[in-house]
Amino acid sequence: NEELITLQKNAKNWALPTGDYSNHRFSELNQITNKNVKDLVPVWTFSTGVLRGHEGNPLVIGDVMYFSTPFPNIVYALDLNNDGKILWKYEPKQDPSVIPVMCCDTVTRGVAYGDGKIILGQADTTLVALDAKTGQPVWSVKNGDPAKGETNTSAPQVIKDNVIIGISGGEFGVRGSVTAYDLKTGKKVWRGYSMGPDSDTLIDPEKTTALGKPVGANSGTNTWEGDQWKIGGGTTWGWISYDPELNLVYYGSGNPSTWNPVQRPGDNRWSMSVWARDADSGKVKWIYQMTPHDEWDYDGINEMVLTEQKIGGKERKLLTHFDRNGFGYTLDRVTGELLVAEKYDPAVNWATKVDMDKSSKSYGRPLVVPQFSTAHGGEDVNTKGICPAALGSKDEQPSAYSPLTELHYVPTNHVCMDYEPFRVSYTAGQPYVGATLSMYPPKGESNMGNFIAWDAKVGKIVWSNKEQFSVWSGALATAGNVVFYGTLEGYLKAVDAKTGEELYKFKTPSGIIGNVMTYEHKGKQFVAILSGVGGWAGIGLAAGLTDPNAGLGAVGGYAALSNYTALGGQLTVFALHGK
Ligand SMILES: O=C(O)c1cc(C(=O)O)c2c(n1)C(=O)C(=O)c1cc(C(=O)O)[nH]c1-2
Ligand SMILES: [Ca+2]
Repeated sequence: NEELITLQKNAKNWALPTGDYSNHRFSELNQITNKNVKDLVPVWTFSTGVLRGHEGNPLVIGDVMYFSTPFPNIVYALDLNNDGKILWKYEPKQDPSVIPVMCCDTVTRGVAYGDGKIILGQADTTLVALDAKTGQPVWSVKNGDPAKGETNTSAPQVIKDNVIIGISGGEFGVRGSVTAYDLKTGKKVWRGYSMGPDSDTLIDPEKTTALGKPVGANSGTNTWEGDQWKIGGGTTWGWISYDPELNLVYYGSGNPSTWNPVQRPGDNRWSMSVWARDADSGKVKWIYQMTPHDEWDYDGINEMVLTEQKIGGKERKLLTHFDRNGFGYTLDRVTGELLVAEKYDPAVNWATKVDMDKSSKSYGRPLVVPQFSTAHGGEDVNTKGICPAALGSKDEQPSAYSPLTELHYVPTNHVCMDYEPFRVSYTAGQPYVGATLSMYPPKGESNMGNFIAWDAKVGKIVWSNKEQFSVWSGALATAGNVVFYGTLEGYLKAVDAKTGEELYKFKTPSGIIGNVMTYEHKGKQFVAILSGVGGWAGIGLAAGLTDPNAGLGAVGGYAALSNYTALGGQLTVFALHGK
Protein backbone atom coordinates (compact mmCIF):
# COMPACT_ATOMS: atom_id res chain seq x y z
CA ASN A 1 0.00 0.00 0.00
CA GLU A 2 1.93 2.99 -1.33
CA GLU A 3 -1.09 5.32 -1.18
CA LEU A 4 0.11 7.28 1.83
CA ILE A 5 3.69 7.60 0.59
CA THR A 6 2.25 9.33 -2.49
CA LEU A 7 -0.31 11.40 -0.57
CA GLN A 8 2.24 12.71 1.95
CA LYS A 9 4.50 13.85 -0.91
CA ASN A 10 1.79 16.17 -2.25
CA ALA A 11 2.05 19.27 -0.07
CA LYS A 12 -1.53 20.27 -0.84
CA ASN A 13 -2.63 17.53 1.56
CA TRP A 14 -1.86 16.92 5.20
CA ALA A 15 -2.42 13.20 4.99
CA LEU A 16 -0.84 11.87 8.20
CA PRO A 17 -1.34 12.92 11.82
CA THR A 18 2.41 13.65 11.81
CA GLY A 19 2.33 15.46 8.43
CA ASP A 20 4.80 13.01 6.96
CA TYR A 21 6.35 9.72 8.12
CA SER A 22 9.53 11.55 9.21
CA ASN A 23 7.64 13.73 11.69
CA HIS A 24 9.10 16.88 10.11
CA ARG A 25 5.87 18.88 10.22
CA PHE A 26 7.44 20.76 7.32
CA SER A 27 5.44 21.87 4.29
CA GLU A 28 6.80 22.60 0.80
CA LEU A 29 4.05 25.23 0.38
CA ASN A 30 5.62 28.68 -0.02
CA GLN A 31 2.80 31.11 -0.79
CA ILE A 32 2.93 32.32 2.80
CA THR A 33 6.46 33.60 3.47
CA ASN A 34 8.42 35.42 6.15
CA LYS A 35 7.79 38.59 4.07
CA ASN A 36 3.99 38.40 3.76
CA VAL A 37 2.89 36.38 6.80
CA LYS A 38 2.01 39.69 8.52
CA ASP A 39 -0.98 39.82 6.14
CA LEU A 40 -2.47 36.59 7.47
CA VAL A 41 -6.15 36.77 8.53
CA PRO A 42 -8.66 34.22 9.82
CA VAL A 43 -10.94 33.25 6.92
CA TRP A 44 -13.28 30.75 8.55
CA THR A 45 -13.79 29.23 11.97
CA PHE A 46 -15.61 26.21 13.35
CA SER A 47 -16.77 25.54 16.89
CA THR A 48 -16.28 21.89 17.88
CA GLY A 49 -18.95 22.03 20.56
CA VAL A 50 -16.62 20.24 22.98
CA LEU A 51 -14.79 21.54 26.06
CA ARG A 52 -11.35 20.53 27.44
CA GLY A 53 -8.03 19.95 25.71
CA HIS A 54 -7.91 19.93 21.90
CA GLU A 55 -4.61 18.33 20.88
CA GLY A 56 -3.54 17.05 17.47
CA ASN A 57 -4.28 18.58 14.10
CA PRO A 58 -6.73 18.11 11.26
CA LEU A 59 -5.94 15.99 8.21
CA VAL A 60 -6.63 17.39 4.75
CA ILE A 61 -7.12 14.96 1.87
CA GLY A 62 -8.29 16.58 -1.34
CA ASP A 63 -11.33 18.76 -0.61
CA VAL A 64 -12.05 17.37 2.84
CA MET A 65 -10.71 18.14 6.33
CA TYR A 66 -11.01 15.55 9.11
CA PHE A 67 -10.35 15.87 12.84
CA SER A 68 -11.43 14.45 16.20
CA THR A 69 -12.34 16.20 19.46
CA PRO A 70 -11.50 15.32 23.06
CA PHE A 71 -13.95 12.92 24.78
CA PRO A 72 -16.53 12.01 23.46
CA ASN A 73 -14.17 11.91 20.42
CA ILE A 74 -16.49 13.31 17.77
CA VAL A 75 -15.03 13.02 14.26
CA TYR A 76 -15.89 15.80 11.81
CA ALA A 77 -15.49 15.74 8.01
CA LEU A 78 -15.62 19.32 6.74
CA ASP A 79 -16.06 20.53 3.18
CA LEU A 80 -13.24 22.86 2.11
CA ASN A 81 -15.32 23.99 -0.89
CA ASN A 82 -17.86 25.40 1.53
CA ASP A 83 -15.98 27.11 4.40
CA GLY A 84 -16.08 23.98 6.52
CA LYS A 85 -19.68 22.85 6.02
CA ILE A 86 -20.19 19.52 7.83
CA LEU A 87 -20.13 16.60 5.39
CA TRP A 88 -20.56 14.07 8.15
CA LYS A 89 -20.11 13.75 11.87
CA TYR A 90 -19.42 10.56 13.84
CA GLU A 91 -20.04 10.45 17.57
CA PRO A 92 -19.01 7.19 19.26
CA LYS A 93 -20.92 5.89 22.27
CA GLN A 94 -18.44 5.66 25.11
CA ASP A 95 -18.86 5.01 28.81
CA PRO A 96 -17.87 8.27 30.57
CA SER A 97 -16.32 6.19 33.37
CA VAL A 98 -13.18 6.24 31.19
CA ILE A 99 -12.67 9.96 31.97
CA PRO A 100 -11.19 9.53 35.47
CA VAL A 101 -8.89 6.82 34.08
CA MET A 102 -7.19 9.38 31.81
CA CYS A 103 -4.19 10.85 33.60
CA CYS A 104 -3.78 14.16 31.82
CA ASP A 105 -7.10 15.42 30.46
CA THR A 106 -9.52 13.89 27.95
CA VAL A 107 -7.32 14.63 24.94
CA THR A 108 -7.04 12.90 21.58
CA ARG A 109 -4.20 13.57 19.14
CA GLY A 110 -6.21 12.99 16.01
CA VAL A 111 -7.25 10.55 13.34
CA ALA A 112 -5.38 8.71 10.58
CA TYR A 113 -6.34 8.06 6.97
CA GLY A 114 -5.76 5.06 4.70
CA ASP A 115 -7.53 2.99 2.06
CA GLY A 116 -10.59 5.26 2.00
CA LYS A 117 -11.01 5.06 5.76
CA ILE A 118 -10.60 7.44 8.69
CA ILE A 119 -9.21 5.64 11.74
CA LEU A 120 -10.08 6.89 15.24
CA GLY A 121 -8.54 5.68 18.49
CA GLN A 122 -11.25 6.34 21.09
CA ALA A 123 -10.49 7.17 24.73
CA ASP A 124 -11.85 3.74 25.76
CA THR A 125 -9.24 2.08 23.41
CA THR A 126 -11.79 1.13 20.74
CA LEU A 127 -10.12 1.51 17.36
CA VAL A 128 -12.72 2.24 14.71
CA ALA A 129 -12.38 2.59 10.93
CA LEU A 130 -14.94 4.91 9.29
CA ASP A 131 -15.76 5.14 5.62
CA ALA A 132 -14.09 8.47 4.69
CA LYS A 133 -17.01 9.33 2.36
CA THR A 134 -19.91 8.63 4.72
CA GLY A 135 -18.55 8.35 8.26
CA GLN A 136 -20.12 4.88 8.59
CA PRO A 137 -18.11 2.38 10.69
CA VAL A 138 -16.42 -0.34 8.62
CA TRP A 139 -14.78 -2.27 11.45
CA SER A 140 -13.92 -1.77 15.09
CA VAL A 141 -11.68 -3.56 17.63
CA LYS A 142 -10.88 -3.19 21.32
CA ASN A 143 -7.19 -2.50 21.88
CA GLY A 144 -7.38 -2.47 25.69
CA ASP A 145 -9.60 -2.29 28.75
CA PRO A 146 -10.23 0.90 30.78
CA ALA A 147 -11.15 -1.28 33.77
CA LYS A 148 -7.44 -2.21 33.84
CA GLY A 149 -6.38 1.42 33.46
CA GLU A 150 -5.88 1.16 29.70
CA THR A 151 -7.01 4.20 27.70
CA ASN A 152 -6.06 5.89 24.45
CA THR A 153 -5.12 9.45 23.59
CA SER A 154 -2.67 8.95 20.73
CA ALA A 155 -3.23 9.16 16.99
CA PRO A 156 -3.03 5.91 15.04
CA GLN A 157 -0.54 5.74 12.16
CA VAL A 158 -1.29 3.82 8.94
CA ILE A 159 1.83 2.06 7.64
CA LYS A 160 1.50 -0.10 4.53
CA ASP A 161 -1.43 -2.46 5.15
CA ASN A 162 -1.57 -1.92 8.91
CA VAL A 163 -2.85 0.59 11.43
CA ILE A 164 -0.44 0.99 14.32
CA ILE A 165 -1.65 2.23 17.70
CA GLY A 166 -0.17 2.64 21.17
CA ILE A 167 -1.78 2.70 24.61
CA SER A 168 -1.94 4.99 27.67
CA GLY A 169 -1.99 4.18 31.37
CA GLY A 170 1.53 4.57 32.77
CA GLU A 171 -0.06 6.21 35.81
CA PHE A 172 -2.32 3.12 36.26
CA GLY A 173 0.20 0.26 36.08
CA VAL A 174 -0.57 -0.68 32.48
CA ARG A 175 1.94 -2.88 30.62
CA GLY A 176 2.71 -0.77 27.56
CA SER A 177 2.44 -2.14 24.03
CA VAL A 178 2.16 -1.15 20.40
CA THR A 179 -0.22 -3.11 18.18
CA ALA A 180 -0.65 -3.41 14.42
CA TYR A 181 -4.12 -4.13 13.00
CA ASP A 182 -4.98 -4.99 9.42
CA LEU A 183 -6.25 -1.84 7.71
CA LYS A 184 -8.86 -3.78 5.69
CA THR A 185 -10.34 -5.94 8.44
CA GLY A 186 -9.16 -4.74 11.84
CA LYS A 187 -7.60 -8.14 12.55
CA LYS A 188 -4.59 -8.06 14.92
CA VAL A 189 -1.29 -8.56 13.06
CA TRP A 190 1.33 -8.14 15.79
CA ARG A 191 1.78 -6.69 19.26
CA GLY A 192 5.06 -5.64 20.82
CA TYR A 193 5.28 -5.08 24.59
CA SER A 194 7.59 -2.61 26.31
CA MET A 195 8.05 -4.90 29.33
CA GLY A 196 8.77 -8.59 29.31
CA PRO A 197 8.62 -10.95 26.36
CA ASP A 198 6.51 -10.20 23.30
CA SER A 199 4.83 -13.52 23.92
CA ASP A 200 1.92 -13.11 21.56
CA THR A 201 4.02 -11.88 18.66
CA LEU A 202 6.82 -12.99 16.40
CA ILE A 203 9.58 -11.22 18.24
CA ASP A 204 12.74 -13.06 19.08
CA PRO A 205 14.09 -11.50 22.25
CA GLU A 206 17.52 -13.00 21.51
CA LYS A 207 17.82 -10.48 18.74
CA THR A 208 16.88 -7.54 20.90
CA THR A 209 19.76 -5.13 21.12
CA ALA A 210 20.52 -2.05 23.15
CA LEU A 211 23.17 0.38 22.04
CA GLY A 212 24.07 -2.18 19.40
CA LYS A 213 24.74 -4.89 22.00
CA PRO A 214 22.69 -8.06 22.39
CA VAL A 215 20.66 -8.02 25.54
CA GLY A 216 20.50 -11.77 25.98
CA ALA A 217 17.86 -14.39 26.39
CA ASN A 218 15.20 -12.22 27.88
CA SER A 219 14.01 -8.83 26.83
CA GLY A 220 14.58 -7.05 30.08
CA THR A 221 12.44 -8.58 32.80
CA ASN A 222 15.61 -9.18 34.82
CA THR A 223 15.99 -5.44 35.30
CA TRP A 224 12.82 -5.55 37.40
CA GLU A 225 12.25 -7.08 40.80
CA GLY A 226 9.85 -10.03 40.78
CA ASP A 227 6.68 -9.55 38.75
CA GLN A 228 6.64 -5.76 38.98
CA TRP A 229 7.22 -5.58 35.19
CA LYS A 230 3.70 -6.92 34.61
CA ILE A 231 2.35 -3.60 35.92
CA GLY A 232 5.44 -1.73 34.80
CA GLY A 233 4.10 1.02 32.51
CA GLY A 234 6.25 1.90 29.52
CA THR A 235 3.10 2.99 27.69
CA THR A 236 3.24 4.22 24.11
CA TRP A 237 1.10 7.32 23.74
CA GLY A 238 3.31 9.43 21.46
CA TRP A 239 3.73 10.01 17.74
CA ILE A 240 4.80 7.18 15.44
CA SER A 241 7.47 7.63 12.74
CA TYR A 242 8.38 5.35 9.85
CA ASP A 243 11.30 4.96 7.46
CA PRO A 244 9.96 3.22 4.31
CA GLU A 245 13.49 2.40 3.09
CA LEU A 246 14.47 0.59 6.27
CA ASN A 247 10.86 -0.51 6.85
CA LEU A 248 11.31 0.46 10.50
CA VAL A 249 8.71 1.97 12.82
CA TYR A 250 10.01 4.33 15.54
CA TYR A 251 8.25 5.31 18.76
CA GLY A 252 8.97 5.84 22.45
CA SER A 253 7.88 4.17 25.68
CA GLY A 254 6.83 6.09 28.79
CA ASN A 255 7.41 6.09 32.52
CA PRO A 256 7.83 2.89 34.54
CA SER A 257 5.01 2.37 37.07
CA THR A 258 4.82 3.49 39.85
CA TRP A 259 6.32 6.97 40.09
CA ASN A 260 7.84 5.79 43.39
CA PRO A 261 11.26 4.50 42.26
CA VAL A 262 11.92 2.76 45.59
CA GLN A 263 9.21 0.22 44.70
CA ARG A 264 10.91 -0.84 41.48
CA PRO A 265 14.69 -1.24 41.79
CA GLY A 266 16.64 -1.89 38.57
CA ASP A 267 16.80 -0.26 35.17
CA ASN A 268 13.11 -0.99 34.46
CA ARG A 269 13.64 -1.95 30.82
CA TRP A 270 12.25 -1.01 28.43
CA SER A 271 10.45 1.96 29.86
CA MET A 272 11.77 5.36 28.74
CA SER A 273 13.20 4.03 25.48
CA VAL A 274 13.33 4.69 21.75
CA TRP A 275 12.15 1.65 19.78
CA ALA A 276 12.86 0.56 16.22
CA ARG A 277 10.63 -2.30 15.06
CA ASP A 278 10.11 -3.94 11.70
CA ALA A 279 6.83 -2.61 10.29
CA ASP A 280 5.61 -5.99 9.00
CA SER A 281 6.62 -8.38 11.77
CA GLY A 282 6.97 -6.09 14.77
CA LYS A 283 10.41 -7.58 15.39
CA VAL A 284 12.73 -5.33 17.41
CA LYS A 285 15.73 -3.96 15.52
CA TRP A 286 17.19 -1.86 18.32
CA ILE A 287 16.22 -0.12 21.58
CA TYR A 288 17.87 2.74 23.41
CA GLN A 289 16.85 3.62 26.96
CA MET A 290 17.21 7.34 27.76
CA THR A 291 16.33 7.26 31.46
CA PRO A 292 17.10 3.91 33.14
CA HIS A 293 15.30 3.57 36.50
CA ASP A 294 13.29 6.76 36.11
CA GLU A 295 12.86 8.78 39.31
CA TRP A 296 11.09 11.83 37.82
CA ASP A 297 8.33 10.68 35.42
CA TYR A 298 10.27 11.61 32.28
CA ASP A 299 8.15 9.55 29.79
CA GLY A 300 10.25 8.77 26.69
CA ILE A 301 7.35 9.01 24.23
CA ASN A 302 8.12 12.31 22.49
CA GLU A 303 8.29 12.24 18.69
CA MET A 304 11.16 10.70 16.70
CA VAL A 305 12.22 13.07 13.92
CA LEU A 306 13.90 11.31 11.00
CA THR A 307 16.37 13.42 9.02
CA GLU A 308 19.29 13.07 6.65
CA GLN A 309 22.08 15.37 7.78
CA LYS A 310 25.86 15.42 7.74
CA ILE A 311 27.65 14.55 10.95
CA GLY A 312 31.45 14.42 10.88
CA GLY A 313 31.42 15.05 7.14
CA LYS A 314 29.24 12.01 6.51
CA GLU A 315 25.60 12.08 5.40
CA ARG A 316 23.69 9.86 7.84
CA LYS A 317 20.19 8.63 8.50
CA LEU A 318 19.48 10.33 11.81
CA LEU A 319 16.78 10.18 14.45
CA THR A 320 16.40 13.22 16.70
CA HIS A 321 14.35 13.07 19.90
CA PHE A 322 13.70 15.82 22.43
CA ASP A 323 13.19 13.78 25.56
CA ARG A 324 11.13 14.82 28.57
CA ASN A 325 14.37 14.44 30.58
CA GLY A 326 15.73 17.61 28.95
CA PHE A 327 18.29 16.05 26.61
CA GLY A 328 18.06 16.36 22.84
CA TYR A 329 19.32 13.05 21.42
CA THR A 330 20.56 12.36 17.91
CA LEU A 331 21.03 8.70 16.98
CA ASP A 332 21.90 6.78 13.85
CA ARG A 333 18.47 5.35 13.05
CA VAL A 334 19.87 2.33 11.20
CA THR A 335 21.83 0.99 14.17
CA GLY A 336 20.67 2.98 17.20
CA GLU A 337 24.19 4.35 17.74
CA LEU A 338 24.14 7.41 19.99
CA LEU A 339 25.76 10.44 18.32
CA VAL A 340 24.68 13.54 20.27
CA ALA A 341 23.00 14.10 23.66
CA GLU A 342 22.86 17.67 24.94
CA LYS A 343 20.53 19.73 27.15
CA TYR A 344 17.99 21.73 25.18
CA ASP A 345 16.83 23.69 28.23
CA PRO A 346 19.61 25.39 30.21
CA ALA A 347 17.63 24.80 33.44
CA VAL A 348 18.14 20.99 33.34
CA ASN A 349 19.97 19.96 36.53
CA TRP A 350 19.04 16.35 37.42
CA ALA A 351 21.95 14.98 35.36
CA THR A 352 25.25 16.61 34.47
CA LYS A 353 25.43 14.96 31.03
CA VAL A 354 24.93 11.74 29.12
CA ASP A 355 28.06 9.57 29.15
CA MET A 356 29.35 9.49 25.56
CA ASP A 357 32.46 7.43 26.31
CA LYS A 358 32.02 4.14 24.45
CA SER A 359 34.52 2.36 26.68
CA SER A 360 32.70 3.40 29.84
CA LYS A 361 30.32 1.12 31.78
CA SER A 362 27.80 3.92 31.89
CA TYR A 363 27.98 4.63 28.15
CA GLY A 364 24.71 6.15 26.95
CA ARG A 365 23.43 6.73 30.49
CA PRO A 366 22.67 10.05 32.13
CA LEU A 367 25.03 10.93 34.99
CA VAL A 368 22.54 11.62 37.78
CA VAL A 369 23.19 14.34 40.38
CA PRO A 370 22.59 12.60 43.78
CA GLN A 371 20.94 15.73 45.23
CA PHE A 372 18.14 15.38 42.66
CA SER A 373 17.76 11.60 42.87
CA THR A 374 14.32 10.94 44.37
CA ALA A 375 15.26 7.29 44.98
CA HIS A 376 18.29 8.49 46.94
CA GLY A 377 16.02 10.79 48.95
CA GLY A 378 13.71 7.84 49.55
CA GLU A 379 10.03 7.43 50.38
CA ASP A 380 8.23 10.31 52.07
CA VAL A 381 11.16 12.65 51.47
CA ASN A 382 10.48 15.74 49.38
CA THR A 383 13.33 16.27 46.92
CA LYS A 384 13.29 19.93 45.90
CA GLY A 385 14.37 22.03 42.96
CA ILE A 386 14.55 19.31 40.29
CA CYS A 387 14.64 20.64 36.71
CA PRO A 388 12.85 19.79 34.53
CA ALA A 389 9.53 19.05 36.24
CA ALA A 390 7.68 15.82 35.44
CA LEU A 391 6.13 17.62 32.47
CA GLY A 392 9.62 17.49 31.00
CA SER A 393 11.55 20.10 29.09
CA LYS A 394 9.02 19.09 26.46
CA ASP A 395 5.96 16.86 26.58
CA GLU A 396 3.92 15.39 23.66
CA GLN A 397 3.76 18.71 21.77
CA PRO A 398 5.66 17.88 18.57
CA SER A 399 8.58 19.86 17.12
CA ALA A 400 9.07 20.74 13.45
CA TYR A 401 12.16 20.39 11.23
CA SER A 402 13.05 22.42 8.16
CA PRO A 403 15.44 20.77 5.69
CA LEU A 404 16.08 24.32 4.37
CA THR A 405 17.59 25.63 7.59
CA GLU A 406 18.53 22.19 9.01
CA LEU A 407 17.03 23.37 12.27
CA HIS A 408 14.51 21.77 14.62
CA TYR A 409 11.84 24.09 16.05
CA VAL A 410 10.96 22.94 19.53
CA PRO A 411 8.11 23.97 21.83
CA THR A 412 9.51 23.64 25.35
CA ASN A 413 8.63 23.81 29.03
CA HIS A 414 10.80 25.74 31.44
CA VAL A 415 9.52 24.28 34.70
CA CYS A 416 11.04 22.69 37.83
CA MET A 417 9.53 20.61 40.64
CA ASP A 418 9.58 19.13 44.11
CA TYR A 419 8.95 15.35 44.09
CA GLU A 420 7.95 13.21 47.06
CA PRO A 421 7.64 9.47 46.43
CA PHE A 422 5.31 7.42 48.63
CA ARG A 423 4.39 3.72 48.85
CA VAL A 424 1.35 2.71 46.84
CA SER A 425 -0.36 -0.61 46.23
CA TYR A 426 -1.72 -1.73 42.89
CA THR A 427 -5.46 -2.03 42.22
CA ALA A 428 -6.56 -2.57 38.62
CA GLY A 429 -8.06 0.57 37.13
CA GLN A 430 -7.04 2.79 40.05
CA PRO A 431 -4.27 5.43 39.92
CA TYR A 432 -0.90 3.84 40.68
CA VAL A 433 1.03 7.07 40.99
CA GLY A 434 3.10 6.98 44.17
CA ALA A 435 4.48 10.52 44.22
CA THR A 436 3.30 14.02 45.05
CA LEU A 437 4.60 16.87 42.90
CA SER A 438 4.59 20.59 42.85
CA MET A 439 5.81 22.48 39.81
CA TYR A 440 6.98 26.05 39.27
CA PRO A 441 9.28 28.11 37.00
CA PRO A 442 13.07 27.93 37.60
CA LYS A 443 14.33 30.07 40.48
CA GLY A 444 14.51 33.76 39.67
CA GLU A 445 12.67 33.37 36.35
CA SER A 446 9.04 33.92 35.44
CA ASN A 447 8.73 32.45 31.94
CA MET A 448 7.60 28.81 31.97
CA GLY A 449 8.26 28.15 28.30
CA ASN A 450 10.63 28.81 25.43
CA PHE A 451 10.26 28.23 21.73
CA ILE A 452 13.70 27.28 20.44
CA ALA A 453 15.61 26.45 17.26
CA TRP A 454 18.01 23.51 17.69
CA ASP A 455 20.90 22.21 15.64
CA ALA A 456 20.76 18.44 16.15
CA LYS A 457 24.12 17.80 14.47
CA VAL A 458 25.97 19.43 17.36
CA GLY A 459 23.26 19.68 20.03
CA LYS A 460 23.05 23.47 20.39
CA ILE A 461 20.29 26.06 20.77
CA VAL A 462 20.47 28.52 17.83
CA TRP A 463 17.81 30.95 19.07
CA SER A 464 15.25 30.94 21.86
CA ASN A 465 12.04 32.96 22.35
CA LYS A 466 10.60 33.30 25.85
CA GLU A 467 6.94 32.51 26.53
CA GLN A 468 5.09 33.11 29.79
CA PHE A 469 3.60 29.61 29.80
CA SER A 470 4.87 26.29 28.48
CA VAL A 471 4.58 26.05 24.72
CA TRP A 472 2.11 23.12 24.56
CA SER A 473 1.35 23.39 20.83
CA GLY A 474 2.98 21.48 17.99
CA ALA A 475 5.11 23.51 15.58
CA LEU A 476 4.95 23.83 11.79
CA ALA A 477 7.85 24.85 9.50
CA THR A 478 7.32 25.82 5.86
CA ALA A 479 9.27 26.44 2.66
CA GLY A 480 8.25 30.10 3.04
CA ASN A 481 10.82 30.22 5.89
CA VAL A 482 8.08 30.73 8.44
CA VAL A 483 7.63 28.71 11.61
CA PHE A 484 4.26 28.61 13.40
CA TYR A 485 3.24 27.60 16.91
CA GLY A 486 0.46 28.30 19.40
CA THR A 487 0.55 29.48 23.01
CA LEU A 488 -1.44 28.49 26.08
CA GLU A 489 -2.92 32.01 26.20
CA GLY A 490 -4.38 31.30 22.73
CA TYR A 491 -2.06 33.10 20.30
CA LEU A 492 -1.18 31.63 16.95
CA LYS A 493 2.33 32.97 16.27
CA ALA A 494 4.52 33.08 13.18
CA VAL A 495 8.28 33.60 13.47
CA ASP A 496 11.17 33.83 11.03
CA ALA A 497 12.78 30.39 10.54
CA LYS A 498 16.34 31.77 10.56
CA THR A 499 16.16 34.36 13.33
CA GLY A 500 13.08 33.58 15.44
CA GLU A 501 11.83 37.14 14.99
CA GLU A 502 8.09 37.34 15.67
CA LEU A 503 6.27 38.24 12.44
CA TYR A 504 2.59 37.73 13.27
CA LYS A 505 0.23 36.83 16.09
CA PHE A 506 -3.50 36.37 16.42
CA LYS A 507 -5.45 35.57 19.57
CA THR A 508 -7.77 32.62 19.02
CA PRO A 509 -10.74 32.02 21.35
CA SER A 510 -9.03 29.54 23.71
CA GLY A 511 -5.57 28.33 24.72
CA ILE A 512 -3.72 26.34 22.05
CA ILE A 513 -2.42 22.81 22.67
CA GLY A 514 -3.11 21.63 19.11
CA ASN A 515 -0.54 21.41 16.32
CA VAL A 516 -0.37 23.95 13.50
CA MET A 517 -0.86 22.47 10.00
CA THR A 518 -1.07 23.88 6.47
CA TYR A 519 -2.65 22.82 3.17
CA GLU A 520 -3.47 24.16 -0.25
CA HIS A 521 -6.98 24.41 -1.67
CA LYS A 522 -7.88 25.87 -5.07
CA GLY A 523 -4.43 27.37 -5.45
CA LYS A 524 -4.43 29.07 -2.07
CA GLN A 525 -2.36 28.20 1.03
CA PHE A 526 -4.19 27.89 4.35
CA VAL A 527 -2.96 27.47 7.93
CA ALA A 528 -5.20 25.76 10.48
CA ILE A 529 -5.09 25.33 14.25
CA LEU A 530 -7.34 23.84 16.93
CA SER A 531 -7.77 25.92 20.08
CA GLY A 532 -9.21 24.52 23.31
CA VAL A 533 -7.10 24.70 26.44
CA GLY A 534 -6.34 21.56 28.49
CA GLY A 535 -3.77 18.78 28.45
CA TRP A 536 -1.53 18.35 31.45
CA ALA A 537 -0.50 22.00 31.64
CA GLY A 538 -4.10 23.16 31.40
CA ILE A 539 -5.71 20.37 33.38
CA GLY A 540 -6.42 22.56 36.40
CA LEU A 541 -8.54 24.73 34.16
CA ALA A 542 -9.93 21.85 32.08
CA ALA A 543 -11.01 19.75 35.05
CA GLY A 544 -12.33 22.73 37.00
CA LEU A 545 -9.88 22.27 39.88
CA THR A 546 -10.02 25.18 42.29
CA ASP A 547 -6.84 24.32 44.18
CA PRO A 548 -4.00 24.70 41.66
CA ASN A 549 -1.91 22.16 43.58
CA ALA A 550 -4.67 19.55 43.91
CA GLY A 551 -4.62 16.14 42.31
CA LEU A 552 -2.28 14.55 39.82
CA GLY A 553 -0.57 16.96 37.55
CA ALA A 554 -2.06 20.25 38.64
CA VAL A 555 0.65 22.83 38.08
CA GLY A 556 0.94 25.80 40.44
CA GLY A 557 2.22 28.34 37.95
CA TYR A 558 -0.48 27.52 35.42
CA ALA A 559 -3.33 28.72 37.62
CA ALA A 560 -2.73 32.16 36.05
CA LEU A 561 -3.93 30.72 32.72
CA SER A 562 -7.51 31.44 33.74
CA ASN A 563 -6.65 35.16 33.44
CA TYR A 564 -6.17 34.68 29.69
CA THR A 565 -8.44 31.96 28.44
CA ALA A 566 -11.44 29.74 29.09
CA LEU A 567 -12.44 26.33 27.75
CA GLY A 568 -14.00 25.66 24.36
CA GLY A 569 -12.86 23.99 21.15
CA GLN A 570 -12.52 25.95 17.97
CA LEU A 571 -10.81 25.47 14.64
CA THR A 572 -9.41 28.65 13.06
CA VAL A 573 -8.33 28.68 9.42
CA PHE A 574 -6.05 31.47 8.14
CA ALA A 575 -5.01 32.73 4.70
CA LEU A 576 -3.32 35.83 3.26
CA HIS A 577 -5.59 38.86 3.19
CA GLY A 578 -6.94 39.71 -0.27
CA LYS A 579 -5.36 36.66 -1.91
O1 LIG B 1 2.09 7.22 31.02
C1 LIG B 1 1.09 7.40 30.32
O2 LIG B 1 0.42 6.46 29.85
C2 LIG B 1 0.71 8.80 30.00
C3 LIG B 1 -0.33 9.08 29.14
C4 LIG B 1 -0.62 10.42 28.81
C5 LIG B 1 -1.74 10.61 27.86
O3 LIG B 1 -2.20 9.59 27.32
O4 LIG B 1 -2.23 11.71 27.60
C6 LIG B 1 0.20 11.45 29.38
C7 LIG B 1 1.23 11.04 30.27
N1 LIG B 1 1.46 9.74 30.56
C8 LIG B 1 2.14 11.98 30.86
O5 LIG B 1 3.02 11.58 31.64
C9 LIG B 1 2.03 13.34 30.53
O6 LIG B 1 2.85 14.17 30.95
C10 LIG B 1 0.99 13.76 29.66
C11 LIG B 1 0.66 15.03 29.18
C12 LIG B 1 -0.40 14.85 28.37
C13 LIG B 1 -1.12 15.85 27.58
O7 LIG B 1 -1.82 15.44 26.64
O8 LIG B 1 -1.00 17.05 27.87
N2 LIG B 1 -0.72 13.52 28.33
C14 LIG B 1 0.11 12.84 29.11
CA1 LIG C 1 3.20 9.13 32.13
